[in-house]
Amino acid sequence: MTSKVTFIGAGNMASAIFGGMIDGGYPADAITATSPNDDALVQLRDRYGIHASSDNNAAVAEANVVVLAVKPDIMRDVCLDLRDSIQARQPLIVSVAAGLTADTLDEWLGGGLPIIRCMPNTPSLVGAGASGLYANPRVSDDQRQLTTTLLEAIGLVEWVDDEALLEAVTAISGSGPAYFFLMFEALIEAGKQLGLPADSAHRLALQTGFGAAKMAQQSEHDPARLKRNVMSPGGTTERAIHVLEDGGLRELFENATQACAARARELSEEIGEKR
Ligand SMILES: NC(=O)C1=CN([C@@H]2O[C@H](COP(=O)(O)OP(=O)(O)OC[C@H]3O[C@@H](n4cnc5c(N)ncnc54)[C@H](OP(=O)(O)O)[C@@H]3O)[C@@H](O)[C@H]2O)C=CC1
Ligand SMILES: O=C(O)[C@@H]1CCC=N1
Repeated sequence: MTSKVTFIGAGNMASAIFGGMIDGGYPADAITATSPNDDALVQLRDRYGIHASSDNNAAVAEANVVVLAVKPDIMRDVCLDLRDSIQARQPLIVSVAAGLTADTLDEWLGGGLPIIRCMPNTPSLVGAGASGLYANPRVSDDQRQLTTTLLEAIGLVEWVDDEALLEAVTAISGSGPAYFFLMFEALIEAGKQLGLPADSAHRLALQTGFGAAKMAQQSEHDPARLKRNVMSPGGTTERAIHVLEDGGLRELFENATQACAARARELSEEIGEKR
């Protein structure tokens, strides 16, 4: 039987997930999403053909899976309001909110629930996302499998056994798209400085990033070997790579990801203190 999935909040992340599910053949009739905004409700019905409601409690009444997809700062109020309905139903809870631990969500929802935390990223909006997932001990193997299937609709899924590792996932893939966008900005600017028209530099830089990622995914060789393959001895790439290595690019990435993971921990603690 198809699981009924309800999304609380129908913004960027939620619409990426249910949009991907529908594109992958999941029946729209088994999906409900909620929004406080009347125009958004009309759009959800017209564009996706899913059920739409402004009543969070009514929307979870028959759900097997409830995806919490509102911003972290309003999550506490949303969960407290849903507590009785969730306890009556005991569905699988999947949260995409950054920084809120499974224990915190469980406490707000009344306790004893199977909870999966997910850290997605924005390329999910184009079906090329990467999500890190953690399940608390109450989640069954079937629920893990179901969640893998749902989230594979928007890209790659990686499970972690230790919830704290979601901070590392945030540092690599959650925030990671921004590192590559920065690299594109820098390459485009460099191309312009070397005399290329801006639109040519833009197209060449983006296609090169796309091609390198696609090649690395499809190749039997690791990125270090693929890099060496581009570096003809005494050639042009070797010069450029030496400049990047001597300039400390590896250390910069190490420091940046450490700072990111530390901030993820801090945010989690800040939210915890406000409880
Ligand atoms: N953006 C990113 O890169 C990432 C985001 N996330 C997480 O995803 C979650 C959602 O983020 P995102 O999709 O970007 O945010 P959005 O603002 O796009 O979506 C949140 C939605 O929740 C709706 N909403 C507000 N109040 C309620 C309510 N009481 N009941 C139901 N819906 C409500 C909002 O409606 P309205 O706008 O009308 O108020 C809005 O459409 C966040 O918790 C964030 O931490 C996780 C990883 C990466
Ligand atoms: O920057 C942030 O805090 C969020 C979490 C991951 C991506 N964006």
